[in-house]
Formats: sequence, structure tokens, C-alpha cells
Amino acid sequence: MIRFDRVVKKFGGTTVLRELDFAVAPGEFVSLIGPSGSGKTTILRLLMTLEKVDGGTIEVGGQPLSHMPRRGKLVPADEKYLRGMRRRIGMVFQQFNLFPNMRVRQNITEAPVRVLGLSTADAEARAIELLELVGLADKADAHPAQLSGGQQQRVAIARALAMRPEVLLLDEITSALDPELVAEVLRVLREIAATTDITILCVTHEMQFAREVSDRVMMFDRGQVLEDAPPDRLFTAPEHERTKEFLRAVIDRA
Ligand SMILES: Nc1ncnc2c1ncn2[C@@H]1O[C@H](COP(=O)(O)OP(=O)(O)OP(=O)(O)O)[C@@H](O)[C@H]1O
Repeated sequence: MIRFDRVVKKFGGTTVLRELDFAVAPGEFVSLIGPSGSGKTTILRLLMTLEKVDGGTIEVGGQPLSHMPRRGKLVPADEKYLRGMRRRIGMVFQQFNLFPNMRVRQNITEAPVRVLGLSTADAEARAIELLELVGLADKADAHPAQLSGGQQQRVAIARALAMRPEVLLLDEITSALDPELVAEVLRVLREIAATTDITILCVTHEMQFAREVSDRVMMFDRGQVLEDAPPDRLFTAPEHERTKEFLRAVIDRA
């Protein structure tokens, strides 16, 4: 579960998030759409604790990110607490970020062995299960450069899931892919959404992708959620003038 409660984020004199409120329920798949520069990536960076809020609170799994409980009180989070919180969150990026010198299987087992202390055998067994889930069981011994962009992105998804996160953040994960490769990533995400109870927050510029994969779509602009609805409603009957303008502009561009 993710909850933003009156979150304010400023860069210098510019307020990027204005008392932002939203929640993503456990197991839900929510996409965040909106104009470039509106603050979508900032939301993900705050969740990854790469940035700090200037006001309000963010909770993951019912626990605040910025504060930790100590003797019945909330005190500012220390590094150990933040590491624990970060471990509950997985992230996949536009540029895959796989280790080029490692085979696919090592890309997936590296963090579970190093960070979670899993045995190599257990981590490998889990990697094989995940490669099956993303349809790449036959690529375990390949190097990333031998794979297509869509396949690399599916390995990146498997790698994130190997840490068993409660929350998965997806940042423009189809932007670097040719259109025909987007479908395979979409299929994998649908399968993950259907077969796991992971909570997914996805930032995307691809309206078709958001429409086909999300339980809910949030239209975000000028630091706030303007509209929040199931995809069929939001894309066919947007209510807010800014949503209508934005959707017209992205459809004209496509
Ligand atoms: N570290 C930073 N320092 C200063 N300004 C920043 C920083 N990070 C983001 N910003 C500003 O905050 C605003 C929101 O940026 P953000 O990257 O979150 O937008 P976005 O909606 O994800 O955009 P895009 O869709 O183009 O990726 C922008 O005006 C950006 O210039």
C-alpha cells in the first residue's frame, strides 16, 4: 500500500507537489499520466527516498518513510530504517540498467544473495521461476547485449521481483522500446498483476499501455491529481478540461 498525505515538494523556489493526496491499495495497479515536468518522476524518487518531502507524509505498507517508531513516539528515520523501507520497494527504469558483464541469471540472483543473504541455490531457483514468469526461461545464460530491448526489460522486471518487494515502481519502462516490443512487456505485467499481490505504481507516457494494464489511472498536473478513474472512464469520458487537453495533445502526437 502507498499513501501520500498532503505531500509538498519544492525545488528551490518552485513547488512541484502541492499538498498531494493519493493512495494505492494493496495489489492495485495504478498508472500516473500527465504533462512532462509535472512531477511524476519526483513522486517515484520520493518513494525511493532519493528525495525528501518538504511537508506532509508518505507511507508504504502503513509505515511512514520519513519517521520511525521509537518507544511509542515517531522520530526522524535513520539510515538503517530507510534501508529496510527501500527493500520493500522495487523499481524498473526506462533504460533497464542491467549489469552488462553478468549473465541474465546472475543479474537476477545478485541482489538476493548480497542483500537478503539467500544461498546461491535458493536465489537461482527463484531466478528460474521468475524467468518462467516473464517468458525467458531459455535466456538464463545469455548476456544482456544478446537480448532485445523488450527481453532486457523483462529481465529487469524479474530482477526487481527477485527481492520480493511489496511495491513495484515503473518509470517509463516502455519508452525505450520499439512498439512491437511493448506488447510483450504489457503481457508480462498483466500476468504479474493477476498472479501476485504486489502493489504497482507506473509512470507512463503511453496511453494505450496505461489503458490496458491499469486498475486505475491518475491524471497528474501542476502538483496535484486532477482526475482519478478506471482507465475506460478516464480515456473515454475525461471530466477535467486539462485532462481533455492533455489527451488530445498526446493522441495528436501519436
Ligand atoms: N533535482 C532537481 N532539482 C531541481 N529541479 C528539479 C529536480 N528534479 C526535478 N526538478 C523539477 O521538478 C519538476 C518536475 O520534474 P519531474 O521529473 O518529476 O517531472 P515529470 O512529470 O516526471 O516529467 P517527465 O514526464 O518529462 O519525465 C520539473 O520542473 C523539474 O525541472
